[in-house]
Order: sequence, then C-alpha cells, then structure tokens
Amino acid sequence: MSRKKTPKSKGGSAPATSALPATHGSRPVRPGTARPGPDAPPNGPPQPGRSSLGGGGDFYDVAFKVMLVGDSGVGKTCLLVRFKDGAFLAGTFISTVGIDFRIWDTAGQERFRSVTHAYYRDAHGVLTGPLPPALLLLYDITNKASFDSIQAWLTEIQEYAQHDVVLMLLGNKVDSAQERVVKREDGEKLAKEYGLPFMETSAKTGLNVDLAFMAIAKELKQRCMKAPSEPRFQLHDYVKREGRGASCCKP
Ligand SMILES: Nc1nc2c(ncn2[C@@H]2O[C@H](COP(=O)(O)OP(=O)(O)OP(=O)(O)O)[C@@H](O)[C@H]2O)c(=O)[nH]1
Ligand SMILES: [Mg+2]
Repeated sequence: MSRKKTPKSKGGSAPATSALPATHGSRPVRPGTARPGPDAPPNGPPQPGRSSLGGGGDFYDVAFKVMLVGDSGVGKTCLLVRFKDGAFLAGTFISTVGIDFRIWDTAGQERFRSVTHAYYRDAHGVLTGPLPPALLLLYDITNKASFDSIQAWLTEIQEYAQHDVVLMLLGNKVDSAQERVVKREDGEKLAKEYGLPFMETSAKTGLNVDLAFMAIAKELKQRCMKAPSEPRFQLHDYVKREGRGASCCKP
C-alpha cells in the first residue's frame, strides 16, 4: 500500500488495506493514511513483533486487507474515500480502471474482472500474511440491476476468495430515498439467505460507513488475537445493534 496520493484513475471493486493501531484500542486506521489518531502512539522506530505497512515507518500489531466489490457505480470508491478522508466524491462519476495502488482500488466493470480475480487470490498474501481478507459487497439501493448482480458476485467470491473470508453485504446510497428501488427488507432477506451481516450505507452522508469497516476490523482482530477465554465477537449482532437506519439524522 502506498500512502502517496496519485491522480484518481477511472473503474467496480475497490480493495483497501486497514491496520489496527498496536496498543490503542481497536479503531482501524483509515486505508491509505495510516496516520496515528489523537490517541494513537506516534510512529517510532520498529518495535519487536510489529509490522510496518508499505515500508513507510508505521507500525501495527495487525494489518488486514479489505476489498470492496460490486457493480460499477454502486459507490465503492466513494465509500472508501468517505472512510479514508471523511469526504464525499460528488460530481462526475469517474469509474475506477484497473487498480489504484494508493488505496488498492480496483475496477468492477466486467472488462476488468480478471484483475479482480487475481486480487481475490492474492488477497491474503501480499501484506497481511495468514490473515483472511475481508470483502464488502455493495449494491446501490437506487439500482435494481446492481442488487440482482449480488448472487453472481457471491458465486465469484466463492470461487476466487478464501473460504474463511469475512464478508458483509452493504446497500449503498441510502441517502437517495426518493430514488430507492431496492427495499431494505429485500437486502435483509438476501443477506439472511446467505448468512451475511447486512447494513445500508451512504458514502454521501457517511451513514454506517465507519461502522462497516469497524465491524470487519473487529471480526478480523478477534480471529487472530482473541484469547481462548475471551468471548467471541459476534459480527451479526454488532452490526444489528450499532447500525443506524436511513431515517436517522446522524451518520
Ligand atoms: N447519492 C449518493 N451517491 C453516491 C453514493 N456513493 C457514490 N455515489 C455516486 O455514485 C457514483 C459512482 O460512485 P463510485 O464510488 O465511483 O462507484 P464505483 O463503485 O467505485 O464504480 P466503479 O469504479 O466503476 O466500479 C458517483 O457519481 C458518486 O458520486 C452515495 O452514498 N450516495
Ligand atoms: Mg471505483
């Protein structure tokens, strides 16, 4: 992962890498930034047992890779930018082309699918060693076709991703209530059918965006660091408990 900003390229799936600060709670550092937050330790010299991401001198106990997948235009890049920068990419839609290495952003358009396949396969090996990667699978609640594609995406994920991948279904653009064509219940039903945690999100308002990344961060962290005596983190329950509805005022 490079932290240098590169010009935004054009493109459908967006991998990102997150890291958990070593000792200060479980809040994930936003992908592509890896800066210490106010309560995170300053980056110092390498410490035993810690890994450096991208050779940039930031040290973490745990780093993991997150890929955002789904049809072109569902908002993968915007979700990532919202999480990383707290901003919304309004205006002209610039589709991701190939891979943007700044944030490991890849394209979801059909013609770039082979690139995405390669990323599934290598998703756990490049940066994070044996940790399973996480996938956020998005559809756009204002675009029925993107919802109908979810089953095909799941088939692809089954084929190419690790069997123990952490997977969550997100219905994005929930701020666009007037244009909604996919009911929340339909998203919930599909998620239940496949045993996936589910939330509706908005990259525009930020609704549930941090929560989605936080939830997978918690799940991944407990998978690799949980002491046998600790209770298991319940991803489904956490998402249900913490997720906010679209009608709520606060993101
Ligand atoms: N209203 C609204 N618009 C959004 C939201 N997220 C993304 N958009 C808009 O949807 C369009 C597509 O967003 P992108 O994030 O580029 O879509 P993508 O999934 O990365 O598309 P590809 O790179 O082609 O795979 C842009 O015009 C965004 O401004 C959202 O939460 N709400
Ligand atoms: Mg994109």
